Amino acid sequence: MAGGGIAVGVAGARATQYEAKITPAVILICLIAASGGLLFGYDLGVTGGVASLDDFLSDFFPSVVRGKANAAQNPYCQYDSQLLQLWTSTMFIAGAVAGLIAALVTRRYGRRLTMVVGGLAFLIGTGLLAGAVHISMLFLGRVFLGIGVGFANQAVPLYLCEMAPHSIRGALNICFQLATTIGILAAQCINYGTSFITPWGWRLSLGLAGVPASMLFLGGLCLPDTPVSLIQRGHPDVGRKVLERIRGTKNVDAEFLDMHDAVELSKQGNWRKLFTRTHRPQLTAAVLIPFFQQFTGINAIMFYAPQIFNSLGSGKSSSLLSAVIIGAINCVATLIAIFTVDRFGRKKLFLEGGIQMIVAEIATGIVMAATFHTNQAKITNTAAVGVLVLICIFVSGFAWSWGPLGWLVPSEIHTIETRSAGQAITVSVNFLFSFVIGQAFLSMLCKMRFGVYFFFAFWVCLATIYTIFLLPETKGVPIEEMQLMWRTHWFWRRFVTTKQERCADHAPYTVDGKEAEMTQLPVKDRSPINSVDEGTGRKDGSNDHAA
Ligand SMILES: OC[C@H]1O[C@](O)(CO)[C@@H](O)[C@@H]1O
Repeated sequence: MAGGGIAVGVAGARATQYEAKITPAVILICLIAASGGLLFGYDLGVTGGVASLDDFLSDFFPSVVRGKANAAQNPYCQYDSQLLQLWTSTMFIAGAVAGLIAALVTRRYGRRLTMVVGGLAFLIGTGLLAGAVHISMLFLGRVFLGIGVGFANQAVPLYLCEMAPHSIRGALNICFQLATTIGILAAQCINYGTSFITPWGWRLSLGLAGVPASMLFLGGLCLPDTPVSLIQRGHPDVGRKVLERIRGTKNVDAEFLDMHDAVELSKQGNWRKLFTRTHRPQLTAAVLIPFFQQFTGINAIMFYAPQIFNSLGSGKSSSLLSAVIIGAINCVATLIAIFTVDRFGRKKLFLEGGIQMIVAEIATGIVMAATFHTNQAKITNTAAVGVLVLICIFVSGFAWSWGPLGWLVPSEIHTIETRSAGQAITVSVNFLFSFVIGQAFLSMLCKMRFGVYFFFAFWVCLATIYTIFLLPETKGVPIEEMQLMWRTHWFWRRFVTTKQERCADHAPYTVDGKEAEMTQLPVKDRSPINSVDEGTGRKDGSNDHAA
C-alpha cells in the first residue's frame, strides 16, 4: 500500500488479549482507505488517456499535435515532449516533497488533520485541472494533486493501521494497493467513455477525481483521530475513549497498554536511528524496494499505454481500450496477490513475478524489433495483439508481486522505533522514481525504441537477484522479531551483530576480504566468546556497530 502499514503499536506484546468487533467506525475506515487508494490510482491513471486526446493536446500542447503530424518519420517519437511528460510527472515530485513534510505534520498534528489537508489539496487540484483555461493551471493543478498524494499516502495508511482491528491490518495493507489499481482502471474506463465527448470530455475525466477527493476530505473532517496519535500528542484519556468506541467494547486495556508502550518506544529514535549501522538492512530495503518497483517499468505502461499503442499506429479508441484491458488485468492480478501472499510467502512471489516480467519485457522488445520499423506507419494487427498480450503478462506479473509487495515488505521490516521514518523514505523514493519514469519514458521510447523494454528487463533482473540474496522472508515473522530475522541473515548479520556474536555462532567473518578462521581474530575480539555461558549458551558482548 502506498505509505504502507506504518504500524505503530501493531502486534504488541498483548495482542492475543485484544477484543474487537466490526463496528460502523471500522467500516468507515475501510471506506476512507478506499477513497485514499482510489484517488491515488485515479490521478495516476488519468493523464495518459487525456494526453492522447487531440482536443486536449491542441489546446495546451500544440507542439505535440505538430509532432504527431510528422509521425511517419519516426512513430516512436510522436509524443516525445518534455513539457507533456512534465505534466504527468509533476504530481510525483510534488508528492515526494509533500510526503516528507506530511511525515512531520502527521506526528505533530495528527493523522486526521493530515488527511483533511490532503483531501483539500486534492479538491483544489481537481478544480484547477477540470477548469483549466491556461497551461499554468494544468501544472498548478498537478502540483496540488501531488500535495494531496503526499499527505494522503502518508496519513491514510497510518490511520488505517492504527484504527483497524489487529486481525485485518495485513489485508488492509494490500487493499490500499487494490484500491489504487481500481482507481487506475476507473480512470482508464472514464477516459475511454469521455473520448467520445468532444471537445470537453477531458474536463470530465479530470474533474471526476473530485468524488473520492470529497470523500477523503469529509471523512477527515468527521472522523476522530487515532488513539495512538492522541496518546502521542498528550491526550491519553480521549485516546482511550476513541479506542473503546471503535472496538465496540470497554475491555480495551491490553490494546491500550500496547499502544502506550509503542508510543514510548517510538520516542526512542526515528530518523537518526534508521541511519545507524545496525539499521542498514532496513534502510537499504526502504530505498531499494521502491526504486526497483519503479524500474520494473510499470509506470511506463500505467502512464503512457495509450501513447504506446498510438505510436504503433492503433487508433484513438483502440489505444484507450488497450489501456482499459491492461488496467483490468492489473486489478485482477492484485486481487490474486491478496490470497497468495500469506500462503506462498513474499520471496516466491517476488521470484515468480520477476521472471514473468523479464520474459514478457524481452519478448515485447523482440516482437517490436521484428515487426515495427521507424518508416512504418502501423504495426500489423496480429503484432499489436501480441504486444498487448505480452504487456498484460508483464502487468499481471507485477501486480501479484512487486505491486503490493513493494509496499507491504518495506512496512514489515522495521523495528517499531524506525518504522515511520522508514516508511516516509519508501514513499518519497517511490514518488521520486515515479517522477523520473514519468518524465523520461516517452523520450526513452523515442531514442531507444524497442530497446527500452530490454532496459527495464535488465533492472528487473537486478531486482530479482536482490530479492533472492538480500531479502529475508518476512511471511509470518511477528513484528517484534524483525531484528532477529536480520541477525540470522547470511549477509546482513555482519551489520546487525557484533564480531563476537558472529564468531560465537560460527558465522563467516572476514579478514582482508576473505573469510577468516576463528583463530585469525584479534584476541580482543575473541575474548568475549570465552565468556559464553556454557550452560545457557548466552554471550557477553555489546553491539559495537550502532553509530
Ligand atoms: O498498479 C500499478 C501502480 O502501483 C504503484 O506501484 C503504486 O502502488 C504505482 O506506482 C503503479 O502505477
